[in-house]
Order: sequence, then C-alpha cells, then structure tokens
Amino acid sequence: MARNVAQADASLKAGKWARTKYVGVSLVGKTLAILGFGKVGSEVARRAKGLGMHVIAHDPYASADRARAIGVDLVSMEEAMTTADFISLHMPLTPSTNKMLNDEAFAKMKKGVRIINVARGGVIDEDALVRALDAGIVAQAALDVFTKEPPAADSKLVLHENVTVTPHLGASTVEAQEGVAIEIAEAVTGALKGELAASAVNAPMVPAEVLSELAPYVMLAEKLGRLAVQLVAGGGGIKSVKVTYASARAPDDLDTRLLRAMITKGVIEPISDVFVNLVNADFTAKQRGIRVSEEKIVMDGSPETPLEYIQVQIANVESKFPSAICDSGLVTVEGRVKDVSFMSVGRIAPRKTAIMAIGVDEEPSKATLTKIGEIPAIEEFVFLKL
Ligand SMILES: NC(=O)C1=CN([C@@H]2O[C@H](COP(=O)(O)OP(=O)(O)OC[C@H]3O[C@@H](n4cnc5c(N)ncnc54)[C@H](O)[C@@H]3O)[C@@H](O)[C@H]2O)C=CC1
Ligand SMILES: O=C(O)C(=O)COP(=O)(O)O
Repeated sequence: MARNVAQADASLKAGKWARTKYVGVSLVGKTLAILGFGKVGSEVARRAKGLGMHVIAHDPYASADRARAIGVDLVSMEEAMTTADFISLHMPLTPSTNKMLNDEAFAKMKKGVRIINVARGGVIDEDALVRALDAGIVAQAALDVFTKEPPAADSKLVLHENVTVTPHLGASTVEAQEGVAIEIAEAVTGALKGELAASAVNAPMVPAEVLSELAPYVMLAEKLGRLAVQLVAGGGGIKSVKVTYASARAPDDLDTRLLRAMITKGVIEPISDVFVNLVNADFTAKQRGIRVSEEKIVMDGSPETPLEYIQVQIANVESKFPSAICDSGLVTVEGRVKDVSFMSVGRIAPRKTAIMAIGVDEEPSKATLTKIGEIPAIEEFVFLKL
C-alpha cells in the first residue's frame, strides 16, 4: 500500500508509464499502532521494528512485559489513534471490537493516516472508512477482510482508488495452510489422548502462560483426585468433594477451572467408564450427583509459586484404609509440587548396585554436591548438565 504496488502494476499493464502518480511513502521512522497485540499483532510488531518503524500497541489484555521484550510500548486507544501514521488491526471481532474504527475514531486520527485490516471486516465501520478516505483523513487503506465476504461488486470501499484489496488471503500461503493442518491434527490427537486442549472453543480459555505455570499442579490435581477416591470403599456413594487451594497469591489471581476439572477427572474416572475432560467435567460431576466445592486460602509462601498445596476431601464415606479417614468420615489427601523435576532408579540385578538419576531445577551449590558425595551409601556420584 505504501508504495502503490497494486495500482502501479495495473497501470503499467494498461499501457501507462505513470511514475509521478505513484510516488509512495517510506515506512522508516513512521509510527505504527498495532491494535490487538496477540499472536499476529506481536509478529507484525517484530517485522515492523525490522523495517525501522516506531511501534506502539493497544491491547487491554496484553502483558506489558511481553510488549517490552519486543521493544513495543503499550498505549491507550486514544494515544494509538492520535499518534499513528499507520494503524494495523489484529484484534478478534467481538461485541466490544465491532465497528471499533468508526466516525468518532477516524476524527481523532492524524490526517493522512494509513489503515491495514487483516483481522475481521466488522472491526471497521466500512461506511465511516469511505467517508474518512473521501475527507482525506485516511490517505490509504489496505484491506484483506470485509464485513460481508465477498463484498458487493459495486462496493465503494473496494473500488476506492486509495484502497488496496485482497480476497481474505492473510493465511493463504502453502506453509501456513500446512502449519494449520498439522496444528489441528496435533490438537485433535492430543485431546483424544486426554491432554489439555488449550485451543478448544467449548472449554474455558486458559492462556498459554497460565497453562505452562499450572501444568505440574494440573497433574497433581488429577493424582490427588485418583488417590482420594481409591481410599473410599465402594466409590459409588461419593456426594461431596471439597478442594482447598492454598497460595501466597491473591485468591483472584488463581483460575481454578482447570484444576477443578482435573480433580473431578481423577475422582470420577476410577469409579466409572466416563472419560472426563475440561469440557465435560462440571457436567459429569453434576450428572453423578457429586458436588465439588472449592475454597482458596491465603498463606505465607512464595508468590513465585502459584500454589503451596492442594487438598482434596471426600466427605461422609467409609474408607478401605481406616487410617486414611478421620472420625467425621472425611478422606483427606494433600499434595505439593516439589522442586525435584524427576527421579529415576534402576539396578543391575536384585540386591546389586543401583543407579539413581535425580533432575533438579537449579544447579546445586558446591557444598551440597560435596555433602552428597560424602553419604556412605553412595559409591559414585557425578553432576551432569543436560
Ligand atoms: N486475514 C486472515 O486470513 C487472517 C485473519 N486473522 C485474524 O486476525 C486476528 C488476530 O489473530 P490472532 O493474533 O491469531 O489472535 P489472538 O487471539 O492471538 O490476538 C488477538 C488480540 O486482540 C486483543 N484484543 C481483544 N479485544 C481487544 C480490544 N478491544 N482492543 C485491542 N485489542 C483487543 C486480545 O487481547 C489478543 O491479544 C483475528 O481477528 C483473526 O481472526 C488471523 C489469521 C489469518
Ligand atoms: O485464521 C483466520 O482467522 C483466517 O481468517 C484465515 O482464514 P482461512 O482459514 O484462510 O479461510
């Protein structure tokens, strides 16, 4: 758009040699405002920085740290509107982004601004954009998406000489289509294997950062559910499961839907044929008359760790294992995520020398390594970095 490539190409093919008509504008030194700093928006930011642009972004949900890491300032919508030379849209179409660029928004923009929309047509009020183009507020627009696709053959916007259009080609590369196919296949096989389906539309949305932080607790949650239910004699009579999450963080910072679903999975699967996942967990529990209640308690600890411990209690039951039950008929199990990342033991033959590998998250100090070496039962000892 900035160099009028599409228009100049059509002009030359029509037999014209219009060098002065198609003088463009440079990108270097210009301010680009990215609205919607998600997967696409942040990649656009990286590339625009490479082209020498000053990049700002507006996204009410984006993390300032992630933006800073790419060298992008997160700004208000107002600042994005009023300071940008180029505005590129990368938000989803939702009731709150519908017609986000309307007459009022265009009125705030710098005269001569250029608009790029490869997100969804509905985020721009298309009639307002035509008015802004005619008024010279918007110098040019490049549009890959339209409110109605395909747009009407006589669409003023599509036919406008300062507008460059493509028929929704954003994701249309050989590589991207293959990438999408692989991603879908992996997501489906993962979901069928019972892994967390992060991109399922009918499951609660758990952002990737939260998911990676919670992953060990998700495993713990399922195991605690499985452990607790196996201590109950004749699992059928379970009516109430109480989960307590103890954390040093503010209770509102902990999204427990995933953990609750995994505890429910752990409790129900050993006593039934049902396959429980993030989508059907609450429904399945209700259907079986099991009430899962939750409590979050704040305790001293490290705010770096999302949870200090998880406790699962099954009430009014009889235990197979009397010491696992207290007088009030409660089976209680509690678990923590420890720092050792793995431990594996093997041996040459029964009663012969054994070998143990322990994975740790941080390099042990010299003093710790010396102490380990001094333990009499340890014959040989080596510290390796993988
Ligand atoms: N033209 C095409 O062929 C393609 C179009 N798309 C579209 O591009 C858009 C972005 O896709 P992704 O980056 O994958 O999505 P994403 O979900 O990773 O990012 C969207 C971002 O928009 C932000 N957002 C939500 N409401 C907002 C608001 N009111 N103001 C500013 N930001 C807001 C979200 O916080 C999120 O960070 C989507 O609309 C998608 O459908 C994506 C791929 C190809
Ligand atoms: O992934 C998106 O959001 C797109 O708009 C791509 O659309 P397509 O899969 O090329 O029809």
